[in-house]
Amino acid sequence: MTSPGGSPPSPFVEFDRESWSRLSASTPLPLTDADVRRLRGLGDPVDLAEVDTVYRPLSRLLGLYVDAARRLDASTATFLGGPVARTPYVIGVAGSVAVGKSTTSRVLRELMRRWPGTPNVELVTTDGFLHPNAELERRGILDRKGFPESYDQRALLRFLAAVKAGVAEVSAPVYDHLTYDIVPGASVPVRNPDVLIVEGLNVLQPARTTADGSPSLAVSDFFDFSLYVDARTSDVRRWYVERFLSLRRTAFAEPQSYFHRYASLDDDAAVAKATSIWATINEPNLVQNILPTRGRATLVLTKAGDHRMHRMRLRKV
Ligand SMILES: Nc1ncnc2c1ncn2[C@@H]1O[C@H](COP(=O)(O)OP(=O)(O)O)[C@@H](O)[C@H]1O
Ligand SMILES: CC(C)(COP(=O)(O)O)[C@@H](O)C(=O)NCCC(=O)O
Repeated sequence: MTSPGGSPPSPFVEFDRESWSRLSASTPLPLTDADVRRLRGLGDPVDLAEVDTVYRPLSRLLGLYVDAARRLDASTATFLGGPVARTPYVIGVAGSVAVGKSTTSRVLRELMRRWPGTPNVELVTTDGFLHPNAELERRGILDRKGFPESYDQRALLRFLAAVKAGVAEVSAPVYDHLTYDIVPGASVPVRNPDVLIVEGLNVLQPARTTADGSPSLAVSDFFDFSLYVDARTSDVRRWYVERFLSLRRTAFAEPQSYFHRYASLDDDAAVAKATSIWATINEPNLVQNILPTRGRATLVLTKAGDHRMHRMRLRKV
């Protein structure tokens, strides 16, 4: 079927920055400039104006979705004649390495925490579910960190199934960007929050097939809402390289940093190294695995070259 203009009908309704911003003009903004500075990721210039224009309507929209889900739970419980099952509302946040998923997730968490009733909002990143470096090496895929096969998908699915079952405390393993590896024995507890944000490159991957060829579950089967943070590949490459240059002076300078050997590189050599890691790992992963999942998100937020969101596409159903 095509629309009168000739292009296929889109399942998304699209907004530019101004029309999106007008959606929640009357909702007060509960964050201060200092709060936003604290939530900012390295290289992400998000400020109070951006939170006001983009995140305030988003928080309001998510509030409507969460309320509607709670009402549906209550009606279903009445229908089934049992108690209302209260399980976390799960929001997935997907997008490339260095696109700013962490900042988006942290800002959202802070806004949602300030909703009426001060809900408990937790955030988990999927890097904790990467196989440890030793296992990636054993499989010969250390240079494919972040690709779907580098994750312990079964563990991630088990974790989400337990969260969605309403288990009182579920724990997630922990990844350390400094040592570039899983922290042995470490875990973070997730105690049946009202909302759980699950952030990661591959959270919108379709289900994998099991050894006998049957499809398993997909991570997104446990999502109530999903967000894809989008930007031009050339912009994300630039952000990745700029972040690498800044990390050289901070994280890489730490002796225990996996990238410590890059701390002493001059600008040209550091740009060459970052560009090479981007071109051999992160861009192929973006093009082959992450970008193709964009159309599965409930909401796609598109950034311009200065990190400001300028286009929002929301699923009609
Ligand atoms: N090599 C590194 N050393 C220290 N911190 C890092 C390194 N690489 C990424 N980070 C930090 O890890 C977080 C997640 O980064 P990433 O997975 O690229 O997602 P995004 O940029 O979309 O939030 C960011 O806060 C980033 O600054
Ligand atoms: C740890 C990551 C795979 C991100 O994982 P996520 O939390 O998105 O599951 C990524 O930041 C990473 O380290 N990629 C490997 C290539 C690189 O060093 O940039």
